[in-house]
Amino acid sequence: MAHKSIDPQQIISYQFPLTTFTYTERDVALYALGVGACGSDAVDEKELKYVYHKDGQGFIKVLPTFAALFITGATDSFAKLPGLQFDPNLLLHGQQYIEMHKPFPSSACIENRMEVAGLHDKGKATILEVETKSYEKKSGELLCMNRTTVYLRGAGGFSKSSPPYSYRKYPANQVLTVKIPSSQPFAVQEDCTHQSQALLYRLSGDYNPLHSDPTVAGVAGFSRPILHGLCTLGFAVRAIIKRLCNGEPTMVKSIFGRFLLHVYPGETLITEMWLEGSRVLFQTKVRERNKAVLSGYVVLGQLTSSL
Ligand SMILES: CCCCCCC[C@@H](O)CC(=O)SCCNC(=O)CCNC(=O)[C@H](O)C(C)(C)COP(=O)(O)OP(=O)(O)OC[C@H]1O[C@@H](n2cnc3c(N)ncnc32)[C@H](O)[C@@H]1OP(=O)(O)O
Repeated sequence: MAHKSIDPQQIISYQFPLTTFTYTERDVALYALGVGACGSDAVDEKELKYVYHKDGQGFIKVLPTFAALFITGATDSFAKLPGLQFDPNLLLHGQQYIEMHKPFPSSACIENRMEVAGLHDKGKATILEVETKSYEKKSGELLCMNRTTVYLRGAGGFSKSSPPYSYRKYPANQVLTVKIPSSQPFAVQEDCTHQSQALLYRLSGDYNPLHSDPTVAGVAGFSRPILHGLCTLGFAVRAIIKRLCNGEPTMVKSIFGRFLLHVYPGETLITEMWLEGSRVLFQTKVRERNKAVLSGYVVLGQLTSSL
C-alpha cells in the first residue's frame, strides 16, 4: 500500500526533544524478573544479584539490556514523527543494537538524545531506525547507545525513484546479518517463559497493547498477544552472561539482535551460542514450534566505571 504521507526529508531532518528517564533499584529488579532472572532457581548464585542484595538494595547489579528501557517512551515519539504516518497496530520491532560505554549504576537519572539513523522503503513496509545516546545526568557521562529498528508493515512504497529510498547514517558493517555456523554450538541454554511473561515485562515500561490485549494482537495478525522483542533479547543476553561470563554483566560491550519471528508467552526459548574471537554469535529458537525467533551477536570485554 503506497503511503504518500511519508516525507523522508522531513523525517530524517527531525530534531527530537531531549527526554529524561529516572530509575531506581526497584526498576532494575523488576526488569531482571521480566527477562527471566532466577526464573528456574530463586537462589541461582549467578543471578540473585540482579534482583537482591543481602546488605540492602544499594549494590544490585544491572543487566546490560536494561539499556533498552531508557527508550521506552520512544514508540510514542515514532508515532508523532512529522512526515511519518503508519498504523501503530502493524508496527513490529525489527532489530536492536546496544553499545555499552559504562556499567550502569543501580539507580540514576538519564538524559536521552535521539536522532533518526535510518529510513528504508521496502515496498510492503518502511523500516525506521532511531539512535538514542543516553547520558547519566549527574556526571554527564555517556552510558550507552541504543539503535532501534522498527518494521512498519503496510507503510512502504513512498519512493519516487528507483532504486527505492534508503538512508543510513552509520557504517553498514556495524550491524551485519549474522550467519549462524553449521557447527555444534559452544553452549546452549534453555529457558521457559511464563504465560504471564509479557504481562510482567510490560511493567518495565513498554505498554504496547500488542503484548497484553487479545483484540489488538488479532488486528496485528497474531492468535494471541506476543512477547516483547526486547524481552526475548533480554532472555538471550542473560543466558549468554550466565553461560559465558559467569554471571558478570559488565563483560558485555555491545549487543545486536534481529527479531526473526514472534514469540508467544509460555513458549520455551533455546539460546545457542558460538564463540568467534571476542564475539558470541547466538540464535534463539522456540522449542514448541522449532523455529528461530532471534539471531545476533554479543561482543565481550571488560567495562570499567568512573562513576
Ligand atoms: C522502546 C522502543 C522499542 C521500539 C518499538 C518496539 C515496540 C514493541 O512493543 C513491539 C514488539 O516488541 S514486536 C515483537 C518483536 N518483533 C517481532 O516479533 C518481529 C519478528 N519478525 C518478523 O515477524 C518478520 O521478520 C518481519 C515481519 C519483521 C519481516 O518479515 P517479512 O515481511 O517476511 O520480511 P522479508 O520479506 O523477509 O524482508 C523484507 C525486507 O525487510 C528486511 N527485514 C526483514 N526482517 C527484518 C527485521 N527483523 N529487521 C530489519 N529488517 C528486516 C529484509 O532484509 C528485507 O530487506 P531487503 O529486501 O533489502 O533485504
